[in-house]
Amino acid sequence: MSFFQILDGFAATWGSNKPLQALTAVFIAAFSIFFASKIARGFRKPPFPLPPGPRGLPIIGYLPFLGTDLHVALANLASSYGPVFKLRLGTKLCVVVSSPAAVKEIVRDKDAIFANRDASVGALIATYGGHDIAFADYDPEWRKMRKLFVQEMLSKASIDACYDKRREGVRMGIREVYGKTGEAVNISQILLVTLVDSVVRTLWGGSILEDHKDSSVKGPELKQMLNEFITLLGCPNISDFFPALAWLDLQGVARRMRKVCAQIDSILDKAINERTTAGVNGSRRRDMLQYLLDLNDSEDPASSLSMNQVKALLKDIVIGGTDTTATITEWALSKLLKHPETLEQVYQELNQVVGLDSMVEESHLPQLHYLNAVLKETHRLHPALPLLVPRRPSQTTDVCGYTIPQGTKILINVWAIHRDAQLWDMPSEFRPERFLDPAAKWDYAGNDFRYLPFGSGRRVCAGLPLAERMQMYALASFLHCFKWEVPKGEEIELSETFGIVLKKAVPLVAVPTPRLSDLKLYA
Ligand code: HEM
Repeated sequence: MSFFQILDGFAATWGSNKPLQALTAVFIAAFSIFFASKIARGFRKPPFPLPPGPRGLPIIGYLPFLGTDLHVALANLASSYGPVFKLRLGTKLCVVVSSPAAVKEIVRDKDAIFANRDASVGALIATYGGHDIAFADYDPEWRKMRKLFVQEMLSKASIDACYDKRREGVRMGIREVYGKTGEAVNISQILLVTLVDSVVRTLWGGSILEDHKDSSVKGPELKQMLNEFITLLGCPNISDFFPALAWLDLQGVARRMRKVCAQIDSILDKAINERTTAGVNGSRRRDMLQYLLDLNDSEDPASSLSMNQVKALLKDIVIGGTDTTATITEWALSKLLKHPETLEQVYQELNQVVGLDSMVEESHLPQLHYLNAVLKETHRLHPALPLLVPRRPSQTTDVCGYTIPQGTKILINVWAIHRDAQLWDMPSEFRPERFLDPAAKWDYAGNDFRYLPFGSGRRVCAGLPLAERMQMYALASFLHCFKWEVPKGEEIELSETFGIVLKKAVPLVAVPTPRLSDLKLYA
């Protein structure tokens, strides 16, 4: 039956009144269009609502209300809006997740959908446009780099083979502290320099401090340079919330990032150029830098890397890997100084396992169960990356009954999960014993969604096996070699300062006294 036959039917019923017929036709047409559009909208409408969330201001959204401690502000909002909530920040839609169930959906059930990163303007400059592992999208180039890094460069055999380099770096740090016996030492700085040095020795056999003696790369400057880099990676930037304004670089983040990257690039270029020249002279070393440079020369697309990829990966390792490790080691030492009875237990374990007549070796680490629990508890209370590295879904999907539109910035609030009273007994207390329970198999791999200091899923920390060793080795060595005391009249400050890496607001300063029985060991 056609539309006009239906109209005829109406006319027959209501008489042959032409104006009425026309009016009816208009009415039916309007009605049909209304329903057709309703049905069409019905098909397009997402099956689930968007997550709840606070209302912000027009245009800028919730940006002015977040304050400086973003991880804490987001934890507070989760207590009002639930474990999956949304925020509009400028033109950007953000979804914040703070429960193990929601995390599981993102990093396990829908890991492939959520595997892209949401790189900031600063991160894209630092990585030559996302050519590293940490900020690259989930694409074949990322898969190739991650596979080479995890399976070749950080295989157990490769890590074991570089132990002497890590040891040289840590021993250099110990000598430096020994030279300051009885003085107030900025542990934050010494730890960072020690770890950067260990990693640089591992990568290309050099020493960041010794190789750059004549330049501005000294301990304090190195720390300042890396701090600037890490700050710019994670700082709130108008260009990220209003991409149309990015060309104005209103806060100067892009300009500052280009400046600090030029300094870092000059260090990397020096190491690369020296190696290339050494190659011409026929004296190439076999180390991680050489492995990467060989991949840069390779013709095989399955393994070849561009020079930007090589340098971006070196930055991930030299800066990303060391700043996190130094930060967590500093937090652990601070917690121990605040809890002398726990520190005493650590010393007893070290005396028993290592002995006061020896330095710590990596072979001792598996026996240091209590120290391992101290580190795990430190990661719980002060996760180095409190919101992990933001992810971005490649398609519209759903989590815990809410629609998550394609391209949303996903923040996983690990800091909030680690302090959730429904998941942890006395969550704000420092109690390493909770990680000694043999029934609970806590590890760093992100298999238990209540505990994610290294993330989880296919974007879990790629440097985990090296990080586990370096953090334990540095912490055990600095503790075993010295008795640490808070400078007279001072107290240990434990407040946090938010950034992509969660640091101590006040760097740790303490006074070392040698513990070992033979002072020759410090030489
Ligand atoms: C205590 C030390 C460290 C901590 C706490 C840490 C933590 C993390 C976290 C939380 C992520 C993000 C995971 C996610 O988004 O799910 C990450 C990513 C990453 N980490 Fe670490 N990390 C540490 C040390 C290292 C080291 C030593 C290296 C290199 C040797 C490294 C290399 C990386 C890389 C390349 C990524 C990016 C992975 C990807 O996006 O596929 N990290 N790390």
